[in-house]
Amino acid sequence: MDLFNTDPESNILPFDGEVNYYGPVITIDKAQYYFDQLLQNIQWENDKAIIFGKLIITKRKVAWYGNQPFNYTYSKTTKSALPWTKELLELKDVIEKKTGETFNSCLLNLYHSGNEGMAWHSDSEKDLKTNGAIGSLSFGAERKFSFKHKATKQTVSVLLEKGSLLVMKGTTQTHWLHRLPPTKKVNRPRINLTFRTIEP
Ligand SMILES: O=C(O)CCC(=O)C(=O)O
Ligand SMILES: [Fe+2]
Repeated sequence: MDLFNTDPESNILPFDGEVNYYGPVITIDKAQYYFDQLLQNIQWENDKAIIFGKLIITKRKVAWYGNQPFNYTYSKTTKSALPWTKELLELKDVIEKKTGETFNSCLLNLYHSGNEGMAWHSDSEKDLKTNGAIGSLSFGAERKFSFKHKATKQTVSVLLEKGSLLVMKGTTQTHWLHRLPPTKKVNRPRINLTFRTIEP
């Protein structure tokens, strides 16, 4: 397990997809500034999901922003995108320049501590651009992020540092699941932004 591979040219997946870890792309001071701004200015809401027919309200908070009031449906619940904030537009610009990709929406997650995580899933909702890049920016507590191949069950993990950028693209979502495992080692909050392309 290579937790510190920060060569954006190198693919951390062995096959069937492409994931590039850029390491920190925002300075420590700016990362702290954005963490504070996002914590205050984002319209955070508890996530609702219908799992095995039961409505679950997660401890993790989420928000959904975009170029237009796109509807985004996941786990059978729908949210309408809010207009970009100043900070989100600045961050979108940073990662568009770094990656050469464009994004029109962003799903944000607030994990209050290591007790909160996200279960194995792939981001393949029907309105997401097929094989479109997803740019993931992390602030606050550092957390491990893992991939698992759907057929071979092989896993790959990476440590998401504060201010870091991870990009998933190509056939990654078709062949790999990913998750943010809960951990007892972290008791501070983390904010994650995943910039995406919606094709309504
Ligand atoms: O928190 C993370 O790093 C990942 C979040 C994620 O996978 C998602 O929002 O789809
Ligand atoms: Fe995801």
